[in-house]
Amino acid sequence: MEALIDASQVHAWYGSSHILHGVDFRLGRGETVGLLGRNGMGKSTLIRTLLGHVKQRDGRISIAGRDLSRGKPYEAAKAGIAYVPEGRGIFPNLTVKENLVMAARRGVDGQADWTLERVLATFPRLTERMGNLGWQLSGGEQQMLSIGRALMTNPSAVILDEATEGLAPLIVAEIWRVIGDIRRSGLATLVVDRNYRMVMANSDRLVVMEKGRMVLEGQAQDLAHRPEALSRYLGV
Ligand SMILES: Nc1ncnc2c1ncn2[C@@H]1O[C@H](COP(=O)(O)OP(=O)(O)OP(=O)(O)O)[C@@H](O)[C@H]1O
Repeated sequence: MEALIDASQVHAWYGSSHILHGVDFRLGRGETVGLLGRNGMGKSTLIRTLLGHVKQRDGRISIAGRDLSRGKPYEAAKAGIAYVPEGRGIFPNLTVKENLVMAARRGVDGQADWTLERVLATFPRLTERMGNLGWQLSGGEQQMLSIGRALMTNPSAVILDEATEGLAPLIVAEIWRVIGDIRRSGLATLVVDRNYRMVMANSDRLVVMEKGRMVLEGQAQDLAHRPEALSRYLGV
């Protein structure tokens, strides 16, 4: 089956620092992939490179069948990839409703499954905060709004980079519940999170990075039975 994201031999640099060293990465349609690795191993850089945010790069990147090796972030978005970056990305001076409505569009194939109603049903907390401005929300609510905005674009895939970082346990549980809902809805998902157990429980496949290279890859179920492999790279 054609992959949504198909990348091979990806290199990336920040100035003279060579960060990614020939990474191969694939995200299938409807597949959930967990991207693991200790701090600073290149997970965010890989995501940002695949989506065209890191300009100093090399290798082949194809998204939904289009060659975006030299693509720009808006082209990745247009190809159906919604990105929820670390540290969110909402409009602080717009209300919750405005933030959601302005993100709304049809998907690449004209799909409009994620309506305002459905997003609000997914995040009951946002319904209660509809008239509040972005900056008035708690960190957890801002994260939910950020994910809600991604869903409003009716994407083919959602990329979540540390979506639960720094949030209270109850909110973290709520976000994992939503990640599960997104997965069951058939959207492809790429998840980066420090909690490898939750990543493992909510992914089809795991890939592990170390120092800018892919060092381990396998079905989540299989790797769950090989804790020594994960502990070697994650230090857990
Ligand atoms: N804008 C930048 N300029 C220069 N170096 C950077 C920049 N962003 C990241 N780096 C470096 O690139 C390497 C990979 O960082 P990256 O953020 O991709 O790692 P990560 O696996 O996502 O880890 P974390 O969970 O800490 O974000 C690190 O050595 C980091 O210091």
